[in-house]
Amino acid sequence: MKSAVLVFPGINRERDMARALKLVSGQEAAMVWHAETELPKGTDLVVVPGGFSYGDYLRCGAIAARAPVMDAVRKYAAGGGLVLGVCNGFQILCEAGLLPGVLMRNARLKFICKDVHLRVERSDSPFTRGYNAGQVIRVPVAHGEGNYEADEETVKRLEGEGRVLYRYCTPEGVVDEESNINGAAQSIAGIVNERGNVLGMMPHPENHVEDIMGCTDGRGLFAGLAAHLEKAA
Ligand SMILES: NC(=O)CC[C@H](N)C(=O)O
Repeated sequence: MKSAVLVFPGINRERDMARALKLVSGQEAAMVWHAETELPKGTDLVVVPGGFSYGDYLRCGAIAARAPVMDAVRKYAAGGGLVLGVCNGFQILCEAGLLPGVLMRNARLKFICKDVHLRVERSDSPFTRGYNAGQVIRVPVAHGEGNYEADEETVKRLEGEGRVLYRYCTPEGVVDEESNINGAAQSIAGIVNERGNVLGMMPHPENHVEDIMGCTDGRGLFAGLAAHLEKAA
């Protein structure tokens, strides 16, 4: 699995991400600076990591979404290439128009940094095939603007087309108001685009991949991608 991890000024999760990718795939990820206009040849997966690109000015991800490298990512995604955006990466993908909707301030207007539970809604996507449908995983979140919103029609479409892949839930897998940590529409934690090759999610699977982290529930996402790409090759 040849991954490319994008790096913007203010991003701080790129090394965690590269480490997780190496751990699961055995291959070193390429780090790609935001000013680049092309992705490395043969890239199997583009990852937009988390952090605070441009100090979260204007709106999280709004400035990074206009970086030169994003034109290359748009082209790559249009060709069916896999793109994963985590946290600030999710925000950047929405701001870049690669995913619908927007991430607004958390409902209680506080930065949230803790472990949460997610229900994996389906297992037939490259981004979830490392899990079973309905499985509950524990992963951390760390964000101030994770409250996913879109117009009613868009949310209805996301649901109708099965494009919500991860949803906040209780440890038992129940989706309720309390487990919806940031007030997101339909407790949405992660969605894919229409074609299913671009995923954005607020939680950080890359931070739960080794025993030393206290949990390895995030590993399935990367293992699933690696398995998907292996089969496709
Ligand atoms: N960990 C992150 O990527 C944080 C994203 C963004 N800076 C926010 O606070 O919402």
